[in-house]
Amino acid sequence: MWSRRKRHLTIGRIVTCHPTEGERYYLRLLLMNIRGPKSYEALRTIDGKCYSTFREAAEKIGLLHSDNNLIDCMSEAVSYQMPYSLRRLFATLLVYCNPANPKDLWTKFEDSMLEDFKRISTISKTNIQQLVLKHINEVLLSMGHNINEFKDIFGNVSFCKTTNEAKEIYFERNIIVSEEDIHLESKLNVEQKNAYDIILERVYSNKSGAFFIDGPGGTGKTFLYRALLAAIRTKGCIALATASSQAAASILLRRLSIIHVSKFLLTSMKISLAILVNKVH
Ligand SMILES: Nc1ncnc2c1ncn2[C@@H]1O[C@H](COP(=O)(O)OP(=O)(O)OP(=O)(O)O)[C@@H](O)[C@H]1O
Repeated sequence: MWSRRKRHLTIGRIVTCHPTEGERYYLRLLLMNIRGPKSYEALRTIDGKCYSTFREAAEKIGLLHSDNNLIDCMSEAVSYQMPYSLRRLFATLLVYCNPANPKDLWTKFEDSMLEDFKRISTISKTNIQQLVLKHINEVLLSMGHNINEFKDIFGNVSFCKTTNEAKEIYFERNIIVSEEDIHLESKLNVEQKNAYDIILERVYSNKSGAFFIDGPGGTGKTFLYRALLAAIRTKGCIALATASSQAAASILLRRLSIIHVSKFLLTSMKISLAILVNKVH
């Protein structure tokens, strides 16, 4: 079971640093590249001259001349960070680290940066790239820049209407409803159909409303929810299903946590139906 640790050249791990951390980042860079330093001064001493900053020392030994340190930084981040954070990091590198060849950096890590959008099967390839660029642009804007300052990398970027929606809204609008769920309406019993008609009538008349559906276990409440979700979603509208317990959530197709939904309700524009299932199991 246990095997003796193999001896590698690595003697330890150094905590990661963000390039915006300034001297801390360059200190780490030097530690990664200079063997056996005995002091901070030793790290800052290059060819017998002690420089006042770690950045200067890193520059003198050529660590900043190529993009290798940025490639290392991104590669390391790829191994433990989510695409969302990678895009933030990439934008930060563009603004603060002046990569010599930013296009290369983009090409190398583009795939890792769009992985989260790729998982959403309903988003087309072109839209994936738009959504990624849109997010990078948002990060750049927060730093006082914008994506069109980096034409060498991205070309001329303009965003289409769908990309201007939040990722979650795009995702919700494009949920594929199963054939089975579409046909549930025809199977509703009289009471279910009655509730179904009243709720949908309210939704389609664009009025707000709150309905409370209750009944003993196994009487078809979830069946009704599924029929409602299918009806709304096939019209290209948003229907949110959420539950306060994981057990209840697991029975609803494409369900969200309450936190998710409250964020949604605050940020999205037109939500046709929100179903909150509260079951105690
Ligand atoms: N109109 C219907 N036609 C055919 N089957 C139905 C109908 N309504 C409900 N069912 C079936 O009855 C069973 C119980 O329904 P459902 O899970 O919707 O009940 P529930 O009220 O949500 O139960 P619980 O509160 O215990 O979760 C399911 O197998 C469901 O497919």
